[in-house]
Amino acid sequence: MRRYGKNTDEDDIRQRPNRKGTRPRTSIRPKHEDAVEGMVLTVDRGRLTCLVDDRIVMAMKARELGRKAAVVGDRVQIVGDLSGEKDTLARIVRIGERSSVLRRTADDDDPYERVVVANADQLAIVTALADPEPRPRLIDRCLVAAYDGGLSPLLVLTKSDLASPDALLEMYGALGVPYVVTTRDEFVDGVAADRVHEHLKGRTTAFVGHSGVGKTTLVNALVPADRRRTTGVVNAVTGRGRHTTTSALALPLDDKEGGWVIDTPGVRSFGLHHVDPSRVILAFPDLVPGTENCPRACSHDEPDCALDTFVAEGHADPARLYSLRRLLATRERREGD
Ligand SMILES: Nc1nc2c(ncn2[C@@H]2O[C@H](COP(=O)(O)OP(=O)(O)OP(=O)(O)O)[C@@H](O)[C@H]2O)c(=O)[nH]1
Ligand SMILES: [Zn+2]
Repeated sequence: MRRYGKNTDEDDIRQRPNRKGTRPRTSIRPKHEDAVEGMVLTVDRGRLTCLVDDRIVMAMKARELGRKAAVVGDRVQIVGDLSGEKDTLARIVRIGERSSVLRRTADDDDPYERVVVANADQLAIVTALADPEPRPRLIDRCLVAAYDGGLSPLLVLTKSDLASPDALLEMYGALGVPYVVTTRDEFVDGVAADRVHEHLKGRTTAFVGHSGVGKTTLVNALVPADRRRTTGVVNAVTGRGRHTTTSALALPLDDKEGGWVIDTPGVRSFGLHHVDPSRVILAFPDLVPGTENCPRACSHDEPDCALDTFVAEGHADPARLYSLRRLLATRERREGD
């Protein structure tokens, strides 16, 4: 059961979309005509590191924004001192509409689901093939979070020097999720990074993965230390050249083809309580026509669901329906998720 307290810090806590579409939007405020657009790169205790043109500007949220929090990846309007000089602090006066949202789950320290990354178009789910063992249920939950939040998933299977990817690839074959397999030696000559990079060009990709799967190794290979320094991101945040907050961190890929890597150190699982099956099924366009005869608000995982007949009549591959139901079944949280 979700609780909505009075003193939550944002209005991004998951709510069902308002049917009438009357959810309040940030209104245009003519008094900020001079505002400049920036992108939020990381957040640390109310201080937001933003990229404005090619400058790093520290900012905080203007009071007028109320409870709505700006998160990594947000396109924001900023006013005030935009010089990027030391000890300056600008103000974020508007948060742009988001094309996608990645939410992390509520946990013991914080009972609310929150948006942690905005506007990413891809979710890279990093899983080791061994050490630690792959956790298909966790992968499935990541896939649901991606489909629900409007991101396209990418499976990155690491440590293929320790175990074969065949079993996992067979399991995810019916889903048609793009994947990359990497192995230890390839990190030395850069081949692994190049192969992953092929999928990242010009896109904003949030990386998630359980501790120990090799996410840091991969992100470091994709974004070398010197490029981190050129942006000044890391130093601007901690002053120590190390990213120590639990916030996500946006790192630029090379200038030539562009794109961003968003590392998410704190995101281990996602709250899926309010996932709407009708949004998940959009990732299964071959099954969508079969839902026409479903009962109202069908969960697609119940006896009257019309998809069984649809598949039995040969209109779609049973493996696809099986995969859809497997994903939908992960919405209920279990021990270890
Ligand atoms: N055998 C093998 N080991 C790897 C590979 N990639 C990374 N590792 C090792 O796996 C361990 C964990 O790698 P990290 O990159 O720190 O993993 P992480 O997912 O960032 O883990 P945390 O830092 O705990 O969040 C390290 O000892 C790496 O050297 C690989 O392809 N093969
Ligand atoms: Zn149904």
